[in-house]
Amino acid sequence: MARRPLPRILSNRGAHLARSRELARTAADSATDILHPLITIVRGLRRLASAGRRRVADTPKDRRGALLFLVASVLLVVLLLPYGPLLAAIALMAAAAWQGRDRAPAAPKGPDESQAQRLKSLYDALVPYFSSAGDPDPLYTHGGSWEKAFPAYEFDGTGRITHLVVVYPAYYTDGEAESRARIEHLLAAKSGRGREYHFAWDEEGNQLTVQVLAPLPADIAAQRFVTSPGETVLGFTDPMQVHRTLPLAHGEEQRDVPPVVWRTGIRSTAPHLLAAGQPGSGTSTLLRSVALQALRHGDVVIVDGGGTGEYACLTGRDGVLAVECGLAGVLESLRWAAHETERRLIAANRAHQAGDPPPEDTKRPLWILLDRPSAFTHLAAADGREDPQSLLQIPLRHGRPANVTVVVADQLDSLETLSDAVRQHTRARVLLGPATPEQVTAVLGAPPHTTPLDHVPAGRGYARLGTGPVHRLQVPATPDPYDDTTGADHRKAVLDLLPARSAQGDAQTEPTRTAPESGPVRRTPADATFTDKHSLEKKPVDPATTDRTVTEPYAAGTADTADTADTADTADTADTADTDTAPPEPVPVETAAAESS
Ligand SMILES: Nc1ncnc2c1ncn2[C@@H]1O[C@H](COP(=O)(O)OP(=O)(O)OP(=O)(O)O)[C@@H](O)[C@H]1O
Repeated sequence: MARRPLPRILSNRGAHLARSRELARTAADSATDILHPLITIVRGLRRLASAGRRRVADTPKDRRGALLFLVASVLLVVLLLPYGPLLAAIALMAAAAWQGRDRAPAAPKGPDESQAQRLKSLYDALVPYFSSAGDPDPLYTHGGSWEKAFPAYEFDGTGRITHLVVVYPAYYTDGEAESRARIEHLLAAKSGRGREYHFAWDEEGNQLTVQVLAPLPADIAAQRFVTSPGETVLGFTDPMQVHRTLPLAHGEEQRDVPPVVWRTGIRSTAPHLLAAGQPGSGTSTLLRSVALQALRHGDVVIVDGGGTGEYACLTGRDGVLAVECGLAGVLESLRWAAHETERRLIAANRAHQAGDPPPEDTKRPLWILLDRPSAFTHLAAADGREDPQSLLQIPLRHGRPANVTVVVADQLDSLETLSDAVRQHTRARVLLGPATPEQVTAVLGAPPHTTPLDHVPAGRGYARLGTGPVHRLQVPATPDPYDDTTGADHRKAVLDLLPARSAQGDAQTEPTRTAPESGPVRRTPADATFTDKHSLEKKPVDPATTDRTVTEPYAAGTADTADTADTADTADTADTADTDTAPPEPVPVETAAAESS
């Protein structure tokens, strides 16, 4: 039966309510303006009445009769006088108006002396940038006044600027990144270092709005986020660009925080992620957070190039297919992942050609998480073996229609060792830790609209999904529960999220922290259960089959191309086309690496 659309009032309830609320507020404001004199008089009458009551109460009982007599006499005289009642009413109203006047001290107009001094010094600092010799009516001149240049400003309790609107001449080159960066740097320095500023350039109105940003909450622990399958919370951001909020538990409290949600899977426009950062900036923590979320609906293969056993807590858990920290195991697992991607593509393609829905065993998301794969690239080169990154080509290029997601984390100064495929196909980007604006631009493909800080808490940085805006990001605290320095609350939060130990995992020994050279420590895809569960053939794939499987669904110009899962199931065809061509953004990362080294 066809579904009937909801009545508009129900489907659009939020907007409707907001409009009604706005109308009511406007009506109330207008009514208050019109009735203001009446309100003042009524307030004054109330004050006079209560003063009278107080007077009566304060008068000793034996003298109240005399007081009453005096009042009654005055009233009588007033009544007898010509125009007495009229004059008395006018006098009463005047007294009430006087008593009812607003006695709150008026807010001081304009800034105080120190604030004015701050604005003046900001103005003076901007003069060299915003003035031109040929300007007949300059807004900025040496010794000029700041009032016209700064139409709006706010200060905090310590006298530092929290909000400022700067008007600048139309000839200023506000479309050029360097010109903007110059002004932003200057304003941030003059308004107080150690805070983050958001800059909004209104090129049409020749106005720049500077806003001080509150620090992002750095104390949110890992937890079960309220998301749909295919959504991963990378962290939390400002409410300015993200209008959705997630209800989060914070100790006993509940609070709503705007998240950065990354969508993966068949319809994703940024199906793979690259996270970069200085050592200790929190990229492994981000990967652990992603893994815990991925395990709710999918399977995970982890490659740990850090060699410190930071993922040992995941070993042997349901859905964790492998935690590899040795070159041999890494190669085997990634080879399997490549074959599994191909198998899924073939199975889905056959189903499409037969007019069937995709088989169930192609739908469960498979995640390949690699922490510092560059470590294995060096090892493989020294050992004369295949670079593990070359095995990522197929999952990266064809992973999206096969529900295979790749997440790579590496240090800023190792980014140049990442393969072209990794750089081209990881369109979701995260940069954690301190970084220059150039590094942010190189990794994310766009500059941040905020001033990067020199000192940031672990897990703080920026995120950009495809060609979207750059978000400030704070990753939820998801520490290694086996680390002795982890606090009890955070350890419990992570342990609570770990899936149960699988039967095979129980049979394994306790995890040990192993250097990359020491070989695989956990289950590998070659294990029997693993093979049965995922119908993986252990024998190497026939090259002829491999060729066919890779080219079949993607071969340009073949008759089958139009039938592929990709074109049939994917809304974003531009992104689909990208599987064989380099996407325009984010940009390569050599510059970032060069900067940091
Ligand atoms: N989001 C976060 N919230 C709180 N603490 C964090 C966060 N991210 C990281 N940390 C802490 O910072 C430290 C370093 O984190 P992590 O190991 O994830 O960094 P890394 O970038 O992987 O460093 P390395 O490359 O040296 O391993 C750890 O003690 C970790 O608990």
